[in-house]
Amino acid sequence: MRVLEDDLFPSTPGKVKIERAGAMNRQLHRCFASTSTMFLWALFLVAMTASYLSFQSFVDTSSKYFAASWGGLYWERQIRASAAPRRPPGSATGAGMSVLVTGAAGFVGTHCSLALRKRGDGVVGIDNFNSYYDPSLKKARRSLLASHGVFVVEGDINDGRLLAKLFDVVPFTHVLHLAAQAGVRYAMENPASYVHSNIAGLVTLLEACKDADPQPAIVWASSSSVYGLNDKVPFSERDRTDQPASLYAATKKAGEEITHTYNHIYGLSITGLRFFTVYGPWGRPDMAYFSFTRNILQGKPITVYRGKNHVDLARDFTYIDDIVKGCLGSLDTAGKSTGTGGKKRGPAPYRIFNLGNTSPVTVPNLVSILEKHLRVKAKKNVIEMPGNGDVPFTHANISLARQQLGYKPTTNLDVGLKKFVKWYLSYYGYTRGSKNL
Ligand SMILES: O=C(O)[C@H]1O[C@H](OP(=O)(O)OP(=O)(O)OC[C@H]2O[C@@H](n3ccc(=O)[nH]c3=O)[C@H](O)[C@@H]2O)[C@H](O)[C@@H](O)[C@@H]1O
Repeated sequence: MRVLEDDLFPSTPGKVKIERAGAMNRQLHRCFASTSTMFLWALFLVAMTASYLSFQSFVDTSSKYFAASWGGLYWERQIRASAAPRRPPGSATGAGMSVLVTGAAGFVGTHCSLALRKRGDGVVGIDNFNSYYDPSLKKARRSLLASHGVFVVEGDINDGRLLAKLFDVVPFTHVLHLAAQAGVRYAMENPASYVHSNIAGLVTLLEACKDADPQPAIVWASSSSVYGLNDKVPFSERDRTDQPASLYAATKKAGEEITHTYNHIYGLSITGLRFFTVYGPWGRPDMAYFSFTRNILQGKPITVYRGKNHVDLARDFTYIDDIVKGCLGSLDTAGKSTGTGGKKRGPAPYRIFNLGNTSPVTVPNLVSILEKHLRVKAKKNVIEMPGNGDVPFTHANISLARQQLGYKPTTNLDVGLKKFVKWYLSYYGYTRGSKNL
């Protein structure tokens, strides 16, 4: 410090005052100069940082926009063509609907889209092709749909801009909302994905529907799991549903309440369908009948859960074709939404139906049927059901659906699994009588 002071203030007496004063002036001047330089530099840095940040956010927003796999005139033309009903004019079944099917590359979504298309309705699908299970199966379903003239948009129901655009391009008469994070036990591994799809995604979709003009009627997939720990059988729509056993069930129950709100405030026509363990060709690999088939064919063991006191678990397994009839019956009988411009103009229908088979089968029985159709014995590990969100049994009362939708399931588990096994063997390239079977 001393050295520095001596350097700055030479010690010659007499000169000191003047020189010191001059030096001080120079010093002050230098100091000011360096402070203002620093200030300018700081200002410059702040300006640079701000412009960098705003550039980044511009890049983010625009990359979202430009990287989007949707939009453009060709895309809109595809959407319009896919949404156009193709029933002959004057047809007994009316003019035909334009249905937006969410989760169209999913199991139930694919079957419903095909059935709608085959009878002449217009269908546009949306699916995010997530990797909850093998996306190549979803892509194969999309190819199947494309070969029947059904276009599936790759996008997420959480994307409000995309949904608004779709409603801009097509005045959909109906929305069949099947996109969801499914699976009961996976909710313990990835709870956020259930909130993302089944709650946030649902609200985004309902917002788009309530803003649309005309508002569509909505039919959507709830779940038998909402009955949770209810032990009054068979499960009727009037039974309590306030004891969910899994987060999955809780999000589906929340969906029933959320849709009720949109029905009440905005006049959206709502039909919620409680599906009971749907199975069949093009099914979901995460479900027991599917993963059991895979393991049995690969010679791997399967885990069979058992309830308390060695009681077998049971499900009201429902074949996909029966579910499709229930979904189409719901679309056909859904009353109109009443709102316009986000305002309710009158009361709109709010309905909930069980879509089950009404004949529960135990899980060991399911395994025996699979063994018969696969002609291979399963290696079974029987363990007590872990506390993973499972319920011991499900059993649907379907009188309401029968009465109001004409719903009448016709396929028992034996026949349904036979069809599933036939599809499985052909899809995964097994040949009967060959070495691999
Ligand atoms: O109907 C429903 O509400 C639900 O049906 C199925 O859920 P779940 O009935 O649990 O169907 P699976 O996962 O195929 O299980 C069927 C039965 O097999 C049992 N299981 C499952 C997996 C396993 O490794 N071992 C086993 O014994 C389960 O405990 C259950 O009793 C679907 O996965 C849900 O998305 C749907 O909402």
